[in-house]
Amino acid sequence: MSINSTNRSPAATDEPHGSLLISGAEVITMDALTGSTPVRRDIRIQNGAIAEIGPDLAPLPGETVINGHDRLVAPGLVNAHTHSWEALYKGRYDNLPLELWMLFSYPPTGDVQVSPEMVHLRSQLFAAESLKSGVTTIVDDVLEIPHQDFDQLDAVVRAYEQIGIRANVSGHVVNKPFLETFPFVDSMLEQGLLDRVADLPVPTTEDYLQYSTEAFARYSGRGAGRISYMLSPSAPQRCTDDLLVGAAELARKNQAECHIHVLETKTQAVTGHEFYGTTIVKHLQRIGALTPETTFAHGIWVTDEDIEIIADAEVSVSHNPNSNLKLGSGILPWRKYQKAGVNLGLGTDGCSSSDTPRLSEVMKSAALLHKVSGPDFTQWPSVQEVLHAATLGGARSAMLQDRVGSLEVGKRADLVIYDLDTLAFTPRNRLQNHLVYSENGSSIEYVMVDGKIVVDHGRLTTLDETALRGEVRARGEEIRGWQDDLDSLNSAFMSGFTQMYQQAQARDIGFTRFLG
Ligand SMILES: Nc1nc2[nH]cnc2c(=O)[nH]1
Repeated sequence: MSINSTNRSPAATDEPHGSLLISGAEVITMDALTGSTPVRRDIRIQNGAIAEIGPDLAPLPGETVINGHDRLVAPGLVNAHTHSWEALYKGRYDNLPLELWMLFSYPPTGDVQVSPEMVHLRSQLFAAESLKSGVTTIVDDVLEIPHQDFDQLDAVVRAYEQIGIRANVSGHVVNKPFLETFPFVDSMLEQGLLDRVADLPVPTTEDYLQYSTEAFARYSGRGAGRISYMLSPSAPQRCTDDLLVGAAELARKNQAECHIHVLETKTQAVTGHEFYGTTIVKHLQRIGALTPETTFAHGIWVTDEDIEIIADAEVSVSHNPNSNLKLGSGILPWRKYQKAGVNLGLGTDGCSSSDTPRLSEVMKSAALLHKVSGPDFTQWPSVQEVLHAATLGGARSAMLQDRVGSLEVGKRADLVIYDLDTLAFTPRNRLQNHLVYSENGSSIEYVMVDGKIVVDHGRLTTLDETALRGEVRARGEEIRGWQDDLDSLNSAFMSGFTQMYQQAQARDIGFTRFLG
């Protein structure tokens, strides 16, 4: 497709300064009226926002026009849960359940020394593949930070500002000693297996809240408003209650997301009963840590009562089916959440547990996976539900619902233009179904964030992808070197953690989630 300009030559990064019209395209708006059903529309973009949508908008003098014939326009995808930290771990691990996989991806020995330069590179790599696959917003629960300086988060934010992606970035925190975050560690303690990590310092609640207060001032609004800071207590069992409550309060005060891993595995469900004598969700409710700003990442091993609590508290849940499958975590109860009215987003999780930031793969998995949870096909996920989760649902959970997630006047122009003259869209049946089940990124022609074209015919406009790939490759040995060192350090924990995992699996907690 060509971009035509009435008066001037088009530039790949047209808008946000001028006025741009996408004319005569099929549009999935995800608004309350037409939802995921395509409608023929023109879209006018001015100052990075959607200024008008209508069936028949006349071009303005000097306006750049994108001819939307044979094109589908849809909201940019929102990756509601990921960790750019893992971008360099793509293709590295397989066949490890979460508790064992985490020993390698998040080494408890605390020996990770990644330079800000490497963090910058890794963030570029992650954002580049996200944008090229139609993901315009990422909720990036970045990394474990020492809560002392901002060097690493600065490097992440610089990368995102430059490449032009929208992002929530977090300071991820664990503030309980490693040994106290798991059940069944007695035999490991006796064997002295955990001596190495017993004395590792953890930040205090005050450290984290102070760090986060500064981070709000430092990052929110950066990248012309595309960057937001969010709170991220790692998981209830890994944090003290006062930190969980303090983080929820600070998120509320700043109208920011509070992002927590909750009940991803059976081990964690068992941990809840061991630590709190009740479910983790009920515990969070009891201490007052559940608010509409809260997003649970995963939320698989929940009881029916937990789901009611989540719905009443207006907590969102980010569903990460590909990561959950790869780590053997279980299957989220999709229909139960939907029936309770819980807002669902979709996430890839990190590249160590799902190997790609492409949310389109997750959409397809979500649409397919829950069909095996029961024979009643009227309860299976609809394409509308899946597309909602991948756009507006994710935007709501990221506290960005006023800005992105649907194509409506006043929202930021974060959108993807798909070429319909491709194999994935041939023959043209229901375009929204093609988008979920057939399209794999190969039909993407343009990706816009804030009205700026960041991907133009498969090419990033804001970064030299060839140079980026070259640099990552050139540093491959260095990267694999420190990863190998960490792997050998952390493999010492394998037998103890395998025992702990097996003990948790053997517990009867009254339900299973391996089939949703
Ligand atoms: N999947 C997953 N990834 C993580 N990254 C940091 N913590 C976690 C976790 O609990 N689960």
